[in-house]
Amino acid sequence: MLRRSLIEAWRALNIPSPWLPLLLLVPLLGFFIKKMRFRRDNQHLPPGPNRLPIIGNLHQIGPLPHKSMWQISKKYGPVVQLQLGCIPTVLISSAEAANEVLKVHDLVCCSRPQFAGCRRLTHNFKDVAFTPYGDYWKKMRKMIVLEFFSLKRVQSFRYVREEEVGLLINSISDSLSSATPINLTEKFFDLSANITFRTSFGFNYHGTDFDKNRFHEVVHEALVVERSLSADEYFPYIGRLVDRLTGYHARIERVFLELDSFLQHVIDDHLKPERKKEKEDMIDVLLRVEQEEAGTEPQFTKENIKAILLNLFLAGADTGAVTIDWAMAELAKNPRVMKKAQDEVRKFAGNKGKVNEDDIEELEYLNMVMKETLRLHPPAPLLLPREATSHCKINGYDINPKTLIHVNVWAIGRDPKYWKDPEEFIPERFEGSSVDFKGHNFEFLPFGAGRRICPGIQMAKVTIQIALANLLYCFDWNLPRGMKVEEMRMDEKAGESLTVTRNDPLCLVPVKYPQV
Ligand code: HEM
Repeated sequence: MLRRSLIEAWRALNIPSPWLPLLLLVPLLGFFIKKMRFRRDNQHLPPGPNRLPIIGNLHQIGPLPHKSMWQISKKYGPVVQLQLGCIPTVLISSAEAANEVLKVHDLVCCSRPQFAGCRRLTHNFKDVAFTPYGDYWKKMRKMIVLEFFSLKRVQSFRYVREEEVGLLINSISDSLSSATPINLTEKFFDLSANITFRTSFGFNYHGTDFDKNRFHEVVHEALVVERSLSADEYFPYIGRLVDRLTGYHARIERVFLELDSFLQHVIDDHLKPERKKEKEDMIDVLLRVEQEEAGTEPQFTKENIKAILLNLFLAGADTGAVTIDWAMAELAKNPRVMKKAQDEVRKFAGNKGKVNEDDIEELEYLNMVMKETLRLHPPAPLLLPREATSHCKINGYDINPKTLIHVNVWAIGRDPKYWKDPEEFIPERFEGSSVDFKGHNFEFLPFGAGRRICPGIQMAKVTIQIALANLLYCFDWNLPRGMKVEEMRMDEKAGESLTVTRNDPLCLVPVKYPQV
């Protein structure tokens, strides 16, 4: 009966036959939309500020997103829901809520959003850090943990770190006579880049065609591309036009081509039969994996090698340098802490002339200085973005699939609920405490936690410690003439990069310690 009247209605309306099924779908679609809305209305979503049409809460995120998000969280609580353009986003800013995201519901919350910039740089997510959760990620993560981050492998690169720190100390010593301030920020970036280059590619980056300043820029650009979202992601369709007008795609393409041609060049060099292989670097390892994996699915190709290399050297080159920079800045601003750390390392190393990696485990106060630096200045204040793959509840609130999740470890590290005098640089707070950054203490998460925790912790730790130990052992450090400790600024650089650096380059005057 119903069918007949529908056919009659169709005939009366003279609608071409292919449209009939579609017409029938309309009420069905309406029913589902209503059902979905009913579900949303019945959900207990996290609180959050009012949204503007189209842009949602985008206007409330300033140039230092972790700070804007902290302000919002102070008002609305530790789990906040925002709408960034069309992207539902949840902010997490308490240790308890972080525990739920990164431990209790880690499996549901450990994917990554698929943003266009990352997609391009990683050859369509053939990397580890930005690839969504799944079998491919599990396989690659297992491979890099085994091949690159085992204790044995980290120790095998010890000679690289010690040599490069030695070169840094020599280069500082060479400029002592002028008694002018040295730009340490630049030197720390060079140190970190050299270590990363030698462990990844087998050679020092000064020996490449890359102009030093250009290399610094490309790394920065790549980190910006990794963090930033295209307008198309916030506003589908219309955003594509905006991206064309702002040159967003051209920017991604420029960085991609520059890095890709560099990586292709170093891979080709490794494949030359005349190449002398002294120690296995990361490209050698990846080329070996390519051979071992030949014939298996999914194929492991040069694109995978490039994407993984990119992860390793972008993660390694910048984060280490940023941490050493913040640590030295805090020490210069806190002469009491500087003296105590110097006394420890000088007492321990005596007249040895340098500190080596066997010594650093004994330097307890230095370890506390590093922890305190990472508490106040985690290089990735919002970790890497995560995405929920299915529904879950965090602190009793509904989190829907495809929600972007930012864990604000910067805010958690400054919360007076967990830290006494949180804005003060007091390494002693870690004395006799078991709180560590290995992902078990949710009030202190500079390396994240759960399945996606940073696999480079040990490598980062020894690099930072060996550099700091020698800088403190070999020199006393003065502020530039006329500058008082209170005048030293610790502002963060507003920018789009994944890592947060100091706004001003760190310039200090070194004075040789007589015993060295
Ligand atoms: C101070 C130094 C470093 C800091 C603070 C740091 C921090 C982080 C953070 C916060 C994440 C995201 C964790 C999450 O989503 O929960 C991460 C991921 C990662 N880090 Fe590090 N990192 C550092 C050094 C390194 C180094 C030296 C390497 C390698 C050479 C490295 C390789 C990676 C990789 C491959 C990932 C992605 C892991 C995944 O998604 O499975 N990191 N790191």
